[in-house]
Formats: sequence, structure tokens, C-alpha cells
Amino acid sequence: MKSVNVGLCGLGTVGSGTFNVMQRNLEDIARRAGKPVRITHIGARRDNPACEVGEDVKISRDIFDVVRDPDVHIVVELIGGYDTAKALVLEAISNGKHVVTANKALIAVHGNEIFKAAEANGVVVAYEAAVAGGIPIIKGIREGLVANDIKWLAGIINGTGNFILTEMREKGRVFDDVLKEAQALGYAEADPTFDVEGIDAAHKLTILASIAFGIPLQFDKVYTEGISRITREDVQYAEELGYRIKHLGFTRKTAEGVELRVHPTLVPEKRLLANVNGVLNAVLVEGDAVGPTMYYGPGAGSEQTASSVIADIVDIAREIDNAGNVPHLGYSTETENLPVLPVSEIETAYYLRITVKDEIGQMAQIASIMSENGINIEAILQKEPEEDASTVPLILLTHPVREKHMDKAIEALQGLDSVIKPIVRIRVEQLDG
Ligand SMILES: NC(=O)c1ccc[n+]([C@@H]2O[C@H](COP(=O)([O-])OP(=O)(O)OC[C@H]3O[C@@H](n4cnc5c(N)ncnc54)[C@H](O)[C@@H]3O)[C@@H](O)[C@H]2O)c1
Ligand SMILES: N[C@@H](CCO)C(=O)O
Ligand code: NA
Repeated sequence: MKSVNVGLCGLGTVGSGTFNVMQRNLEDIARRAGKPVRITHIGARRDNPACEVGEDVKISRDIFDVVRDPDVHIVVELIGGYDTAKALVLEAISNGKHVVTANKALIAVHGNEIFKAAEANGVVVAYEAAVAGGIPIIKGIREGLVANDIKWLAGIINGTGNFILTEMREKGRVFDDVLKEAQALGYAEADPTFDVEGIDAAHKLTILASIAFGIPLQFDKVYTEGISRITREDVQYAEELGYRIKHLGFTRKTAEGVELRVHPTLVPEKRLLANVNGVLNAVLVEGDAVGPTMYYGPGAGSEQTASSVIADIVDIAREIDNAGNVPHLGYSTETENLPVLPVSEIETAYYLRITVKDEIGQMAQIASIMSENGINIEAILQKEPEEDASTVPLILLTHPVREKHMDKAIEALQGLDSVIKPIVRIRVEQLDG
């Protein structure tokens, strides 16, 4: 093929970044691809003043005109959301076009169906930009770590959430104020509850677990907790114990099945992951041959994400007549269907914040409930009484325990007369391979 024509659907944050980087680096991109690669058709509801689109590019207000354009070889879906995006991608596939998307919601929820359709039609659906923005993590795992039996991976995979936690810790800012800034910077999802309630991270973890372990995409089985209940006090107490609170996606293969979970996590402050701040993302992957490797970079942003979108476009352009030599989820046959474990069977250490009446004998009662449930305490901090002087926060760090035993202990603790507020629990991961 002499030159490759790209149809761009959606001209928002990522769409405009993709257009501008393609224009700016056109010559280098052509030399790297071995042929000219051009955006020839844009589908957008309105023009974007951030993009100077020349006369040579066709503009359609109906994005479906792009997937029906016989001259377009690669359709780039950057509109986001589930339904229209799914219809658009499936129609592109059935019209024999390759697809590039940044839409993790679409891949995590409808990816199994979409990849099947793509394979049946001999086209590729590429999604590097969908996970960890500009970091080449899909390529890193699916190709770079192909030799390894992957044991586990842990990642900071939502830029907005990490930006919020960082600003709260470093500057003492309040949650809502930082979220507004993340939205203005173009980091947040159209519905920002996807960011702060962990749904976006769960979409990305679904994808990472599938390419790490060769299991089907199973978004509905991810245990998901967001950061919206994290307080400044917990951030501070964690710090006194030598930890940082990070919102992690975590997946591990055990003899019983696969853990798939997204939640705030205490990470020892000396770990690299604990020092990934702002909108930056990082994914730590443990392979049996290579050991731990970490991938670090911008998790969101216009040109940062465009970097991954264009990497996929060039990958396809290089092999356009022979595309598809890397299987969509990295495995060309269905893997043994490893079950996903319920969260009750997962074992982690815990940080607990228990607010008790300031009276004698509390500690003994708490210690005895913990020991009845087989839970060992690693550290206890007794803080100063709170403003009203009648209650004190007790901060406990435990050794690893099955979640179902911790559930029982918390239920018993919560039943004590002296425990007067809901107990806060945050899981702890040492992340030391
Ligand atoms: N913003 C980021 O940093 C980032 C990073 C990685 C992935 N993503 C993903 O990229 C995708 C796009 O995100 P964004 O931040 O660019 O969003 P955005 O809201 O800035 O852009 C989406 C654009 O698509 C347009 N659009 C939506 N439906 C349309 C339709 N039916 N017809 C025509 N135009 C339509 C909107 O008008 C808007 O201009 C999403 O799937 C998002 O999750 C975003
Ligand atoms: N809203 C997402 C965009 C990148 O996927 C984030 O903040 O990480
Ligand atoms: Na990526």
C-alpha cells in the first residue's frame, strides 16, 4: 500500500492532540512507517479551535460517515462512552477497517465481542492509549514480556485520582477543588465519578489482567473501591507509619484463581510506586524471568495520550497488508479459564482507624477480638484525643489476613459500645516481589 489514510472520530482532548502531533511530526512518522500516513477525514460535532484543519481533510458532522468512507483504512475512535462507540467500531470492522481507540470502558466491557469480530474480519483493534495514557504498557507486556510467566502486577492507573491524592498530601488541598482542576486540565472522564470511584481504574485493570494472564476480559468481576472516602487524617497517619496511600489496581495469579481488585492501598514510602505523583501513572509487573519491571509516565493529557494513539496507527500502517500478528489480548488460544477470586478470599495486611471513647481498657478489648480472629497486629498508634476530647483515634497495622476474617473482626469491633464511628480500613501491600 502506497499511503495510509486515517479517519479521526472525535476532536476533543485526545482527538485534537492526535491531529496536532500527526501534523507536526508528519515526515518522521512517514519515515518510520515506511509510507505516508495522513488524517484524511475527521468526524466531529464541531470544529476545535485548537486544530488548524486544512482544505485537504474532509470534515463530517456525522462520525458514521468516516467509517463508511471507502478511502479510510484506519478508524480512530476518540469519542468515549459505550453505545455509540461500540456501534461505530463494529461498523468500521465490518467495513474491513482497522481501529485504534483510547476507550478503556469500551474495551473492558465489550472487548471480547469486538476482538472476535475483528479477528473474523482480518482487522486489528489497537488500544495502547486506553491504559496508562502515554505509557507503552500494552506493548510492554504483550510483546516485551512475552517470555515471562507473569506473577502479579500493580499500577497507579488513573491520573485524575493520583493527582487528587498528591495535591491533598503535598498541599493539604481539599478533594473537590483538586477534582475541578483535573477536569479543567482535560484529565478526567466525561463523568468524573468514573475516576474517583475507581471505575476507570477497574476498566484498565481488566485489560491489564487479560494481557498478563491470557484470561477473557471480566470487568464485572473486579472488586472496586474509589478514593472519595480518603481523608487528610488517614493520609497523615499512614505517613507517620512510613506509608503513602495510593489508589492501586492489583492483579495476582494464585493457585486458587486470579485476584482482580482496585482500591486505596498503603504502600511503603520507599517503593518507587509510592513516589509516583500528580497525573503520572506507573505499572509494576513481576515476571518469573525478568523479575520486577516498572513502566512510568503520563497517565492522561492531550498530546501525551496522542503519543500512544499514533504509536498504534504506525504499528498498523507498517503492516497494513499483513496486520494482526500480535493477538488482541496477547494469547492466540484461550487460556485455561482461571477463576477470579471473590474479595473475601483475598489476603492482605490492613490499616485500621478505630475511633474509641477515651477510656481505660479499650486496647485490651480490641486486641482480644483481633486474636480471636487470628489477626496479628504489627503496629499501633494512639493519637491525641480529637477536638471534643472524649474520643481518640487508634491506628492499627496488621499482618496479612484473609479478608473474610477481617470482615468478622470489624463486625465485632464495630459492635463494641466504645467504638463510636465507622471503622476505616485500607489495605496494605508491601509490593516487594
Ligand atoms: N483525556 C485523557 O487524558 C484521556 C487519556 C486516555 C484515554 N482517554 C479516552 O479517550 C477518549 C476521549 O477522551 P477525551 O478526553 O478526548 O474526551 P473529550 O470529551 O475531550 O472528547 C470527546 C469528543 O468526542 C465528541 N463526540 C462524542 N460523541 C460524539 C458523536 N456521537 N459524534 C461526534 N462527536 C462526538 C465530543 O463532542 C468531544 O469533542 C475517551 O474514551 C477517554 O476515556 C482520555
Ligand atoms: N480519566 C483518565 C484518563 C486517562 O485514561 C485518567 O485520569 O487517568
Ligand atoms: Na498506554
